[in-house]
Order: sequence, then C-alpha cells, then structure tokens
Amino acid sequence: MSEHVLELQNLTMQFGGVVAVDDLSMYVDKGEIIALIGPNGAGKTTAFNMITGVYAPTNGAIFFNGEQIISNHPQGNMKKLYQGGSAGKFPNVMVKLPDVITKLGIARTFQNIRLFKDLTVFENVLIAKHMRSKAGVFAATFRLNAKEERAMRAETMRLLEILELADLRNETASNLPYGKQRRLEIARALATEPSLLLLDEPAAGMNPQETAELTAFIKQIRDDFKLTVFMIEHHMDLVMEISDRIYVLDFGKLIAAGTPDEVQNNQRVIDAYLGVADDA
Ligand SMILES: Nc1ncnc2c1ncn2[C@@H]1O[C@H](COP(=O)(O)OP(=O)(O)OP(=O)(O)O)[C@@H](O)[C@H]1O
Repeated sequence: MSEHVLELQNLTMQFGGVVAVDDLSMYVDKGEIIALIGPNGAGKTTAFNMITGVYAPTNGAIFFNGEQIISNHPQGNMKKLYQGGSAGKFPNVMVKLPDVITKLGIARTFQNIRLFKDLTVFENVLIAKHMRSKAGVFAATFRLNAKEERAMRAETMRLLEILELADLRNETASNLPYGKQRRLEIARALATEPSLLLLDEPAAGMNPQETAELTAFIKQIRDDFKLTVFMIEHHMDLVMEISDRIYVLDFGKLIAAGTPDEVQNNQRVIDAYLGVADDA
C-alpha cells in the first residue's frame, strides 16, 4: 500500500498502435506542487485523462491516498497490439468515471478553458458545487432541498471572496479578461472541495505579468485550501519557481525526475525539451 497522495504505477495508454504514455511510474506527496513537463505530444494530458477517469489506461494502476482507484491490463484486440511495459502485472480491472473521481477529491482544469460562457461567475461556481453535493444537480434544478441549496450559495459566495472574484459575481463568464477566466476555472475546481488539484497548462496564453500573478495564486490556494497540486505547464519560469519536484516526459516515457535544479541540469532534458520550451 502506498502512502502517497497520488501514485501512478506502470501506466500505459495506447491508442491503437500509438503509445501515448509508456510505463509511467511516479508519485505526488501531500502538500507538494509537482510539475509534469515535456514537449508537445509527450503524453502529459493523456496522463491527466487517465487520472481523472476520462480514459481507462491500457495497463497499470493509479492509487489515491494509498487506495487503488484505477487498474487495468490489455484486453481484447489490445492483447496483440500492446507495446508498453509491465504486461501481466495488473490482473484486476477497476475503472471509474470522471464524476466519481471528482467526488473522491481530485479536481482538474483544462488546457482549453471550459466554462459555461453564457452564465455568470456565480452560477459557474455554484454548478461546480453541485457536483460534490449529495443531492446533485437534479435536486438543485427542482429545488428539492432548499436548505442545502442556501448553504451551497453561501459557500459559493465565500469561495468567490477568497479568490477575489466576488466583485465579478454577476459578470458573464465570457466577458472576463483571460486571466480572470483562468482564475474562475480554478474556482470551479476548488468548489468540488478537492484535496488534489490537477492544472493543465494554467498559464497558457498568459503574459508575464499574469503568469507572475498566477504563480503567487497557486501557492496561495495550496496553503489556504491545504491542497496538493499537480500541474502540466510549458512556462519554464513558473515551473522552476513553483515546483517542489518535476517529472519530464518525452514520447510517453519518463526521462527525468527531480528538483528544479536537477532537472534544469539534466542533459537528457536539455536535449529533449528545455532548449525549445521557452518558444512554446
Ligand atoms: N484520443 C486520442 N486518440 C488518438 N491519439 C491520441 C488521443 N489523445 C492523445 N493522442 C496522442 O497521444 C500523444 C500524446 O498526446 P497528449 O495530448 O497527451 O500530449 P501532451 O504532452 O499533453 O501535448 P501538448 O503539450 O501539446 O498538450 C500524441 O501523439 C497524441 O496525438
């Protein structure tokens, strides 16, 4: 049994003959900010998609707080096609859908911002809150539980205040400046009360000023919400400043892991990635 908040064991994701993630093993500990980096197409988002139940891995297992939550081995046609490692190591099959993963306490944001663009800031966060509620969105829609609904509205307001979005609560999401949309996306993730927050390129499209603000913001929410943060990011300034440890993927394979100093000085990483990263 693992004691890590998140542990991936020999994860492989194969799309037909394409091995997107190849035998990836790694862990994230409580309170850490961990970055997953690598060139375009290295398999980073695919790794997030396996952790959050979007894809069932072709092989391997995922543990959350020491408990196995996902496990699989090549099945059907994939038995012949399989090119990853560690075949035969994971006999049991355990699959979970994204909403179940969310309820366990793992939340994520996406590379392309996914908000309800025509709804207000408040409504966007309130809907995310319902994801975690016992009564669910159905009950909320038909006002089946007025007391719970009131509590959720109050919690939504409190969250917006902490994240400095309260003044914008009645603004339509699509009218927000880009940096605030990203912040709202993170607010939506936090509304589901996660203990582990996955951020997929949170600084994508941001200018240096917005990136610097985001760096401080991620540290702040890690502390305020007692989170563990696992993020994919191309902005090396942000990654090097904020990360406790960094994992580097290249063509689906883990090529390095270590502190920012260790990774920056790793020749394999320099060859594979860092030389081009700042242009990304
Ligand atoms: N649903 C899918 N079907 C087929 N191939 C896929 C699918 N999703 C991802 N891939 C392939 O898997 C590989 C890894 O893609 P992925 O998006 O995980 O990389 P990435 O490291 O997140 O890249 P980027 O930094 O550009 O976002 C790529 O070759 C991609 O084309």
